Amino acid sequence: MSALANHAFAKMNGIGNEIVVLDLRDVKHVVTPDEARAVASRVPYDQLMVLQPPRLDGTEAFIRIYNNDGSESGACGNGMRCVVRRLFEATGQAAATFETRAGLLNCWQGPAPDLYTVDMGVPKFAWQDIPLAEEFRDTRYIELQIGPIDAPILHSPSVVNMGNPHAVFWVDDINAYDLERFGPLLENHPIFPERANITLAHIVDRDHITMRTWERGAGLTRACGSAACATAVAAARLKRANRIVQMTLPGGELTIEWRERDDHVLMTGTATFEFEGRFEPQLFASVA
Ligand SMILES: N[C@H](CCC[C@H](N)C(=O)O)C(=O)O
Repeated sequence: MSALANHAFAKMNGIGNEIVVLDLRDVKHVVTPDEARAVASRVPYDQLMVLQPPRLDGTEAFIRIYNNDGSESGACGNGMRCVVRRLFEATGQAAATFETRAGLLNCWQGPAPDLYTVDMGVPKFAWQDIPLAEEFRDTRYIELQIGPIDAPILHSPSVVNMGNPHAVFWVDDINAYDLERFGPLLENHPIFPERANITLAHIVDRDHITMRTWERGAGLTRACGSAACATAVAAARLKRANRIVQMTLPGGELTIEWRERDDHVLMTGTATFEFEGRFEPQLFASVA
């Protein structure tokens, strides 16, 4: 029987990014892609955040992050705020450190009781680190376009690795494009050997950016925290925005600071608890 049978989970969201938090610190089990997809069929989510027993002193847990197609990601900013809220409410802590595939993440209570801040680490810009399939010296804009060659619909994205790969297309109107149609084409474009999260962003002014994202492995979401970080950083690199910006996503607001002193990206926003449940054993009857 699957270790997930009868196990408790929490359904949460991070400004509309649908998150399931599964605390497996009591069980030695690594969720398989099949199990992750079975969970998505029971509780639809964008990301499944699994807490595994800590591997390093001083950390609360090793976090594995699954997209609803069963693939794994190195980062999920909105999901981290959900994990953090759950931990802080259970223990009364106001700060914690977690380990993910992308490294250590420090998290703390934000400037108001309902706000949580995640230190998403240092962004990477080298083409090999995004990763891209071919060399680009300057990743502030790369040569990539869709649509007719002489009248491209979307072109010249900025690319950033925030623990996961992101491409950001700068547009005047983020709602003027059929992201559901272009998203999968760009996510799976051969230039991105590990696929990519695809964002449309509009710089309103130096302190404010609006955006929406087609997520690798999850599709259209109401919010993607790591994409908000990637977008804020990319806009600052282009000298088109300040290092502290307000981000408006379809599901809500995030504040992103690309900290001057060490280039760490701090993401602050809310996290919402919805309900708790337990997985029926038959959910995993036919999965590997
Ligand atoms: N929603 C997440 C990001 C998920 C990224 C995932 N789709 C991938 O990189 O495969 C966030 O708030 O950062």
